[in-house]
Amino acid sequence: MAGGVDDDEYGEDSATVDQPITPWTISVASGYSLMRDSRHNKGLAFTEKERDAHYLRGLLPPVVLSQELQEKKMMNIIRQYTVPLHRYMAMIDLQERNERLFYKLLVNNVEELLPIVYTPTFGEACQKFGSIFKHPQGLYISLKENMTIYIGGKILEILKNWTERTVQVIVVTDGERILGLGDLGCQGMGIPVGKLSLYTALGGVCPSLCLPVTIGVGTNNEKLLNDEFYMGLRQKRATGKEYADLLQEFMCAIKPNYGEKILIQLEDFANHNAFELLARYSSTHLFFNDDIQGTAAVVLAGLLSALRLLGGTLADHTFLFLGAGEVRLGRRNGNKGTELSSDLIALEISEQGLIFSTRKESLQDFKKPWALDHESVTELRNAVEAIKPTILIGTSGVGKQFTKEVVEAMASLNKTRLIMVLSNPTSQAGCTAEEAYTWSEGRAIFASGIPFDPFEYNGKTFVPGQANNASIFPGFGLGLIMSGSIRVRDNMLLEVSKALASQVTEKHYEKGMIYPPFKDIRKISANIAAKVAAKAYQLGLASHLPQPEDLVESAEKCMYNPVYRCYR
Ligand SMILES: NC(=O)C1=CN([C@@H]2O[C@H](COP(=O)(O)OP(=O)(O)OC[C@H]3O[C@@H](n4cnc5c(N)ncnc54)[C@H](OP(=O)(O)O)[C@@H]3O)[C@@H](O)[C@H]2O)C=CC1
Ligand SMILES: CC(=O)C(=O)O
Ligand SMILES: [Mg+2]
Repeated sequence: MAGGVDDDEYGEDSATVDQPITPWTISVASGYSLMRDSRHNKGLAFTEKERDAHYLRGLLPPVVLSQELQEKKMMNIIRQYTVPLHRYMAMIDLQERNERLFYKLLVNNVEELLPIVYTPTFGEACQKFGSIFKHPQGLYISLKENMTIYIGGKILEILKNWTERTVQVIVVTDGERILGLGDLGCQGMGIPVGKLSLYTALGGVCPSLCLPVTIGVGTNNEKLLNDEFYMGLRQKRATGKEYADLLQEFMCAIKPNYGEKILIQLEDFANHNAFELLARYSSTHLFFNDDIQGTAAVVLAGLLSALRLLGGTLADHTFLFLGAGEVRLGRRNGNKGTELSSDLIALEISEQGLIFSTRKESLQDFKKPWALDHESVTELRNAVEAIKPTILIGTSGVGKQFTKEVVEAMASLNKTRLIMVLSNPTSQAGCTAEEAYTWSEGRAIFASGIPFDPFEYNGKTFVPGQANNASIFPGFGLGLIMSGSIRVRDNMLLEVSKALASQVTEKHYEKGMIYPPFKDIRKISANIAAKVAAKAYQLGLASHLPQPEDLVESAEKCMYNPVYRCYR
């Protein structure tokens, strides 16, 4: 629903031309301060009446523009920048100046702007965060001085400094594994900010309900430690008890501030912490690790959908993963007993991983079940030749590992093969779309974490699908929020995979796509949200009662609509 609907659950969008509202809630904003308030600013779209009523006369040139014309003008400006990072900075400026116009642009031009505000460009923004930082866009909670300052609810106090009292979703990172770019310390803030802008644009969650957080525990990135402009703690990463205590304090402060149903999404933690935190907090909080659970759901959706082109069932296929981290190992949320206890993908198939048992002794515990008795191979190409996978998935976070030889080996049996390169950003992708289609002589079905343009090979245009958790988490979160769910369960993720796969049509398959395009994402998110909510009601985890009759309609209705409100 690119245009959104006329009203929403939070009352944010309930105004119409006939029923204006006041542009403030707590303090009165008027005149210059109204124009500096990004949540309420309309720029040249303030009407004559609003200019009179809110002391704006003289602060704006005479013309009154419609929001549509403002959108057209901004898109023209953004398109003039040829460097993606400059486009990113223009978008962030807009977000800080006029939030509704920012989201209008993003909702209506999602395929064009997603690569800017999201992957790959937001990765580059994190790398250069020190020089592009202008305003804090979220909360920094850092291990300053020593832990004692946190005792007695210091983090609780920090949370109260945030501009909004009501928050429904927090995306938090500790900056240790930012995309495939490694440890970026507190510069990882670009990730929660970007992810939350997708919560709003793609999933319709009101921006005022979203809180980006970066936990600062230091960095092991020597370059940053030696950079005089680095903004984070200038120390090596805290580990062990010191790290765990800070996280515990943070988790304990959240519910007293925002209530039981606050959704906490972990993003880009290194896997040695990510799995442990998921196991620890998924039974006490509404807790979701996007890299582990969201990505597993998006991969499974792609696999289910790809069967239409590959044939057979999942169990008929042989999978080879390069990389055995968060993405590869899928979901594990510690809900033992009532829940499924193995990798999400393995719920559908009987799978053995390719972590050789010769390495078993040195493996982290959670990887051991996936060790396979196989003679050790050191080259991916040799592994492809030995295992003969029908599906090859790259999740190592290291770029260009799917070489010509690897792709040719995949395609050598003259059959359709699926190649997924999940690692982000572009520099870390296993191969490009062009390489996959050319080297496989058009036999590869290709999907990637970052967007690639369509590619013509032998007279046929192939459109790569984007295998990115962004197709999942905004709708997933919306479903949890709209149902008032108090916990995340694995079978919610299974529902989501099926819901996403079901959105792929014959027209998409004809172009080689195994994911639906992002231009339809709000509709897709509403469907995903409805499935998640239905599961939450079925499992007795939903607290917003009674259950709406039509959950898709309900999801669409509570989506944030970025059209301007009229002020009385
Ligand atoms: N498309 C999407 O939606 C998503 C994409 N990603 C991307 O996936 C990538 C990996 O993320 P994640 O799984 O969280 O990272 P992890 O660090 O958890 O896992 C990386 C894995 O790759 C292995 N590895 C590292 N270097 C090599 C190498 N040279 N050859 C083979 N294997 C190697 C590591 O080995 P070892 O086991 O020895 O440590 C580890 O198992 C990142 O680029 C990230 O951006 C992440 C989430 C979502
Ligand atoms: C997409 C994403 O979450 C990642 O690359 O980490
Ligand atoms: Mg991530």
